Amino acid sequence: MAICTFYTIQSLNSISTPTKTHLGFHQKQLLFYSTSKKNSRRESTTGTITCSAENKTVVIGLAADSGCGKSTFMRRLTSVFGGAAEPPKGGNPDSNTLISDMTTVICLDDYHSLDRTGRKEKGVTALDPRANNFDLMYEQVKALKSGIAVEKPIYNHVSGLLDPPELTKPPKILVIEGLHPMYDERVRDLLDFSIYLDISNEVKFAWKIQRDMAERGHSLESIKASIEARKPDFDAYIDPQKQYADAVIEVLPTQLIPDDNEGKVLRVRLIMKEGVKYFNPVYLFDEGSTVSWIPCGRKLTCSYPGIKFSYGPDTYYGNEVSVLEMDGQFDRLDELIYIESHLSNISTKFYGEVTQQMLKHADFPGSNNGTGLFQTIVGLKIRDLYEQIIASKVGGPLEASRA
Ligand SMILES: Nc1ncnc2c1ncn2[C@@H]1O[C@H](COP(=O)(O)OP(=O)(O)OP(=O)(O)O)[C@@H](O)[C@H]1O
Ligand SMILES: O=C(CO)[C@H](O)[C@H](O)COP(=O)(O)O
Repeated sequence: MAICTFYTIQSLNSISTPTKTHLGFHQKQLLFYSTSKKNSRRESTTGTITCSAENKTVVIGLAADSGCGKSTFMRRLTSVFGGAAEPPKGGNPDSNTLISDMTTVICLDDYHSLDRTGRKEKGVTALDPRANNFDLMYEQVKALKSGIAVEKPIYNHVSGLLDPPELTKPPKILVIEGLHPMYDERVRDLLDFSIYLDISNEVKFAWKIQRDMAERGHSLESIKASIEARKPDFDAYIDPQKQYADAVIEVLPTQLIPDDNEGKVLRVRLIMKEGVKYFNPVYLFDEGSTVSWIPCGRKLTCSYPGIKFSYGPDTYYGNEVSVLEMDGQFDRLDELIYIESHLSNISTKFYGEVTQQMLKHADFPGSNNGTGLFQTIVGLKIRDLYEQIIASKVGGPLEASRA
């Protein structure tokens, strides 16, 4: 006998106490309904969910400040699973959700409880927990993880207003990306794997200038002012989440050019927690050893300032970790196969898959350095984690709730 837990979603802001039901293995469908209050009009949705081990939603958290490469990472991740990620068909054109065959990426900005005017009036930033509804975030992520569709709010980045909600169905893989996926302990506990993109201030500044000045017409002063205004809340509420992440991609200025302040050549560190279920850290040459490797020479073309890899064990916020580091940038992406062939535990399905993914998205930011390389590898590790979780459930007892 299998146990499924399901919820009656009564309104945007409340969910009923979970009801437990016992299902035989042959009986896989549950009736669910949700009602939500929209514009003072009560609406209801009915439907069925499939409550089976194979259809379990795996939940991934991706945390980073705004403009730190979350969208780029998501594009790499969804590409690993195949198929293009698109906004919900026929829905709000300003929806922040991206759906592909295997994945749904939801943006946690949708859980802002204060709109742009509200934040201004109260004098709080979007990074402040008081501007976000963590109760609803928890209830809805929990429901989706249990295989139940929800009416998720939408924060409209164009108007700065909270738009009517959109129906979000449970996918195979749910990615919650944004400022606070690991801030609330209840939400954190729902994550099967978590990633933090840790972009140093110097690099963040360089990327912001590139995007907001070149592409959005902002002035240098306004970019500086916006970074400074966010910094206290970033330090208080966003940055501390990295201690909980299973993998951190840290992006720093290069050490290969003395006193570099251009921020173009990057030193990127992939910090991988040891002992995480279904996740075996990547290693270079020899697992657990400390290795320094300059691969430039006959097999890899390197112009100034060259490329340096390092690998070894370390501790990070009191946890044992393995760290793989790449400083410098590739001249020729097709030669990446040489680097790939020296890395182990990269969870590829065939020889050269990392290189193939990188070549496929050569135009994405970071494809010539460790940001693109490590994002691609983490994408492959997530595919592997997903497949292991599903494999572990098949044939086992049916459990729809992991609360
Ligand atoms: N790996 C990278 N190397 C160089 N520049 C990058 C990299 N990743 C992102 N950028 C720069 O940062 C900008 C923002 O990237 P992206 O849209 O992926 O971030 P985001 O976190 O999703 O941003 P937002 O939350 O503001 O939508 C890009 O337009 C690009 O200029
Ligand atoms: O940090 C952010 C996104 O990650 C935004 O600043 C936040 O969502 C507020 O949005 P807006 O800039 O539209 O007022």
